[in-house]
Amino acid sequence: MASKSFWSQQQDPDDPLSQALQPPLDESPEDRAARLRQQEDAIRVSKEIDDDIALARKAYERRKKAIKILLLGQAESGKSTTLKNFQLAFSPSHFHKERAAWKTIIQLNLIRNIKRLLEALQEEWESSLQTTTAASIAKGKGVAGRTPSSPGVRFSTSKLTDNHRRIRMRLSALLPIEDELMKKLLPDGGAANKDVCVRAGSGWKGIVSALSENTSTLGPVVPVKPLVSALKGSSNSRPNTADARFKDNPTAVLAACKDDIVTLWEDHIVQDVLKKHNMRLQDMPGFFLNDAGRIAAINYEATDDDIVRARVRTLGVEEHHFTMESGALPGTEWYIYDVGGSRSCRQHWIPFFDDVQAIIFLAPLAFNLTLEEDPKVNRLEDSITLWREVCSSALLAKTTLILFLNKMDILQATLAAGIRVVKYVPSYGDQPNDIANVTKYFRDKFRGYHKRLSPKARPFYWHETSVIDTRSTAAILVGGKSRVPIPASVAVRWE
Ligand SMILES: Nc1nc2c(ncn2[C@@H]2O[C@H](COP(=O)(O)OP(=O)(O)OP(=O)(O)O)[C@@H](O)[C@H]2O)c(=O)[nH]1
Ligand SMILES: [Mg+2]
Repeated sequence: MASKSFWSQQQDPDDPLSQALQPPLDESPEDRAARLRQQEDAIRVSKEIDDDIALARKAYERRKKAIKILLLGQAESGKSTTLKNFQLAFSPSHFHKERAAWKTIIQLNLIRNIKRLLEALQEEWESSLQTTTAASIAKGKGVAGRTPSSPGVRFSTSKLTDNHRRIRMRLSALLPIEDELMKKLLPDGGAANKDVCVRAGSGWKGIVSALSENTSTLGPVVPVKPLVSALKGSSNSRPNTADARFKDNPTAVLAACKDDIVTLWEDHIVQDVLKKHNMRLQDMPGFFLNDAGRIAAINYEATDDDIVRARVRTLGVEEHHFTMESGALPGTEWYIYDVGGSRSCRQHWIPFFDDVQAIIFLAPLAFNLTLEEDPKVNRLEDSITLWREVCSSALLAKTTLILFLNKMDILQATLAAGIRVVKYVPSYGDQPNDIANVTKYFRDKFRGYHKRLSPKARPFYWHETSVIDTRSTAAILVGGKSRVPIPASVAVRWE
């Protein structure tokens, strides 16, 4: 049966509301025109509201049918890296659309690496300062290659030379650029953090893409040569690259500094200083110094591998929505929730617990490391505590839990360096300190908690992996048989 519209219902002459809405008998033509206009506006607004409700209902239905996965784990466990692997494997066009944004992040990562390097040099100069005495002059001690002239003069005993000092001075031109970019990414402060940070929902990819596009359109006209000479010429004062032409343009300034960056990083005296200060920059998240010659080039484009390795600390919870282009279930809609893993972020996880089919829990077997936010807490112990909470949560009783024992490459390197598990985990005892035994030991611990603490029996899915390796991760994501209610089996092994 056709239903009457709201406005036609008002035409019933016996209805008191209709009577109240009737125009006055002496209505002037102007009043009538105004009344009709008001009616039209009201109909338009009502239609807009109906359309919005229909859209929201459609989005709700779509989301209900979509595959929803939550990535959990402590900070630096590899959640965002796993997300990038999902996008690369199943939604490459979405992944590639974000290339420009990632370029700026990788440049920022490189600048952070350089900042750490410069800090190490500064520490070396400061820790090797001595004051001359008449005796030291007699022995000819002083700055490398020079002899102090009179008692009471402070000098460095370090092997670092004046040339290192000059390079450091020139490279300090990169620091204001980093400050500017970080202010744009995180206006309420983030420069103090070790990593590049972004706040979920802040639209940071849009912000950095726009920056990257602006700077690449500037590409051909950016006066890199004058900038290089400006940098080379300034030996004692900080170069003026905070100049408006350059402050938003990491590409130009990095290109101008490229030779200095490569020279400094490859210098054996600098490497000795890093060793002496126990600084392994190569273990830092977002380490790109080995690729500085390529990344600091004026025509640099981020590769897939660079993007996967780039480090951005997640603050809050980011929802990523995409349609699977290839893989087991093409055309399906996916929602992946990527959370910040540091302790202060964990209270934001709970609202997402009742809406996801599967959780991928990332746990690097970092038995010898401590949390950045609380250096008293062992990372692996923290992961196990978190895993126990997730397993025992009543809200997650029906959720499939998939454990990724991640960063196996780092575990391999740690064991190869002779670091013994028993020193950090006494219960490991005198079992062999090799990858197979160590992995089995910890995997059994995770499995035991899963079995004992799950509110209802459920299968245990796990992978030993290095999600930084896109090929092997794609094999995990795409290759398996589906035995769980999520596509393409992100969980191929079970018990
Ligand atoms: N060597 C190695 N590095 C990895 C692996 N997985 C991730 N990483 C690196 O570890 C760092 C942290 O990874 P993310 O994916 O950003 O960690 P996250 O869990 O999202 O961290 P938060 O956002 O702080 O919670 C990045 O620099 C990654 O490149 C791995 O399997 N091996
Ligand atoms: Mg993250």
